[in-house]
Amino acid sequence: MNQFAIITRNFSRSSAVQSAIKNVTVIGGGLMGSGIAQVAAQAGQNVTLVDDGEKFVAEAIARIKTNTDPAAASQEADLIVEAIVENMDVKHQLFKKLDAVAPGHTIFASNTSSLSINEISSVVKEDRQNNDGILRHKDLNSHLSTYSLYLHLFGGLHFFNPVPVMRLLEVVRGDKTSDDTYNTMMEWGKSVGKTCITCKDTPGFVVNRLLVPYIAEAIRLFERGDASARDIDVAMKLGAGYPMGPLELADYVGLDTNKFILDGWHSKYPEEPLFKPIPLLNKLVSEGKLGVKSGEGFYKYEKK
Ligand SMILES: CCCCCCC[C@H](O)CC(=O)SCCNC(=O)CCNC(=O)[C@H](O)C(C)(C)COP(=O)([O-])OP(=O)([O-])OC[C@H]1O[C@@H](n2cnc3c(N)ncnc32)[C@H](O)[C@@H]1OP(=O)([O-])[O-]
Ligand SMILES: NC(=O)c1ccc[n+]([C@@H]2O[C@H](COP(=O)([O-])OP(=O)(O)OC[C@H]3O[C@@H](n4cnc5c(N)ncnc54)[C@H](O)[C@@H]3O)[C@@H](O)[C@H]2O)c1
Repeated sequence: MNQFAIITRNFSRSSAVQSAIKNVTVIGGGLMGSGIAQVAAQAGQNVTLVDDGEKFVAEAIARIKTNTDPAAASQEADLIVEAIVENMDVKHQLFKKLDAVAPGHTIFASNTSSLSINEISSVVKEDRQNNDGILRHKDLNSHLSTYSLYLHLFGGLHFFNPVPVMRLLEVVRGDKTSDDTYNTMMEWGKSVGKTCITCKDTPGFVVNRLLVPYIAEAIRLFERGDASARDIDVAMKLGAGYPMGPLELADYVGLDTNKFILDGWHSKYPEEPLFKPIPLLNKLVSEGKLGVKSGEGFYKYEKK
């Protein structure tokens, strides 16, 4: 894999909260990963951004120094945040690889929108001591020679788009996430300026469990012809105080992403009516109408 790493230091701090995490590696330099790297760098942490392609956004490149040593990217990390493609097999391949090189104290987190943290983490090693016996805090910054990932050091850190603007961070506890890992993730989230909430590893955690069915219902309402797209969006902005209407938000997030999440949950929970496929959504995606990024979804957009 032609991995590419970016290393940055000496950013001004955006939050008064300090974290035990000093070195953060973000894997996946796309929409979310570049934003996560930005907020961590602004909090004064050393950030390494790793991607297997050339897709770093120009904004991130301008702010972050580059280096091409992916091994160093994980070997010095106190925290690794994975923000690569939303595909279980690809995430498993990545974590298996990291399992061989990451220091024993490194916390692993996934920014997944819709996949299970327990399932993603199933490829990493069980905690050998089956408790919190590893002196993780003592070991921080001490360049350990023990290399292994442990399940108790694994959790979810779910950011929201656009990362620099959205104030929430969902901290997801997997079945095996230790108290120590959870507390460090909460503290780190605060240090990068986010308000953290705690979630169990259930589909969509809190926000997406509510947001995905809400958007799906808005699409069904439009599909039935009950109201125009514009009126549905105006209704929710002015009647419920949302910054974007549901169809605007669906276009913003990407209709392919909307469909991907619904399809995944529908296949796992076929009896749940809220997750049932939506013919109009499937049609738009099959026509390449993916929302803002393709120039058309429920609305048309001028291509930049
Ligand atoms: C089926 C459902 C599927 C769900 C998919 C799940 C996805 C995922 O898991 C969860 C999510 O993220 S769910 C999605 C969750 N997300 C939502 O729900 C988003 C809902 N939408 C919003 O909150 C607002 O419309 C925006 C903040 C996007 C834009 O704000 P606005 O007032 O309409 O327009 P404005 O006046 O232009 O900008 C205001 C300020 O923001 C700044 N800025 C803007 N974009 C930026 C960027 N990319 N970067 C940096 N900064 C950016 C801008 O510079 C300005 O700063 P200033 O310092 O004040 O000048
Ligand atoms: N887009 C959103 O609104 C949003 C919000 C919250 C969470 N998420 C989640 O964040 C993750 C990333 O989403 P995104 O929107 O940033 O995607 P994206 O496509 O913009 O970025 C993913 C990046 O990962 C890189 N990549 C893929 N496989 C890799 C690998 N094995 N090693 C290194 N880099 C690799 C790609 O080259 C790409 O640059 C997904 O799990 C997604 O569900 C997305």
